[in-house]
Amino acid sequence: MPVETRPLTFAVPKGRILDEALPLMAAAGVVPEAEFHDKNSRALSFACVADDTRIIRVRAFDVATFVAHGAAQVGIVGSDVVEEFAYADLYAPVDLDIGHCRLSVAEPVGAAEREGAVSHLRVASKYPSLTRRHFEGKGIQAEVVKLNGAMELAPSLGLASRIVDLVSTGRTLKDNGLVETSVIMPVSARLIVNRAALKTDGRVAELVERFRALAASKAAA
Ligand SMILES: Nc1ncnc2c1ncn2[C@@H]1O[C@H](COP(=O)(O)OP(=O)(O)OP(=O)(O)O)[C@@H](O)[C@H]1O
Ligand SMILES: O=P(O)(O)OC[C@H]1O[C@H](OP(=O)(O)OP(=O)(O)O)[C@H](O)[C@@H]1O
Repeated sequence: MPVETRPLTFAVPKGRILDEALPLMAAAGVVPEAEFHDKNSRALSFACVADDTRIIRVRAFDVATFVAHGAAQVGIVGSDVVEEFAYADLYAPVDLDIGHCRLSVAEPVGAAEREGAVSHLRVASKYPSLTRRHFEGKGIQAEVVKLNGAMELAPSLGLASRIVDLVSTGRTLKDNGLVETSVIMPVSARLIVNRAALKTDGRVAELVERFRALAASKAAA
């Protein structure tokens, strides 16, 4: 079957990026059917109003995995996820200027002063690769304890002495007695595409152009 007779699959994360992504997707012509907004529905794949596109709603890290493997051709995900995986088959051509936050290192107040110079640290994070790379650059070997959430608990419970996590307002760190000590990278949401699909399916290139134009007009406003 020629690629353009198959539905185009667009992957979106199910959590906080979604509210900001949906208006942009609508402006680009990607509008899910009403079932998408039905809180009682357990469906994970949704038809779109106008065309042969379907939307799948998955966890943020899985958006990158679906697109990198070509199971979805297009997606929206944070640059934190794009950088953590560094999939060769995944291309992130458009910064959507939504989902802004930063990936940072944090520690209990006064930890670095108490410890002095160290060559090894135990760090709790959802981002093992970015964490190791960051500390390697400082000549420190990071032993990463992989957690999927609530990283902020790790230092007080002795699981790790540092955390690497997303920070937006800084409230979560503050409320858990932690201070941000360095920013690893600023984060925003990206349109991502599968490289092979971009070459073989004209609908993917068309969507990239639409999102690119939307981002440019937002930047010019
Ligand atoms: N304050 C913030 N905290 C966490 N993520 C944020 C924040 N602000 C923006 N983001 C972005 O939102 C993404 C998480 O997206 P979202 O919450 O939609 O995913 P999810 O599928 O619910 O995640 P999870 O797999 O953790 O359940 C992050 O990867 C990041 O790019
Ligand atoms: O700086 P703040 O504005 O406080 O935001 C940062 C918090 O938000 C994220 O967690 P989220 O709420 O997405 O829950 P999670 O633990 O499931 O990732 C992140 O992991 C931090 O815990």
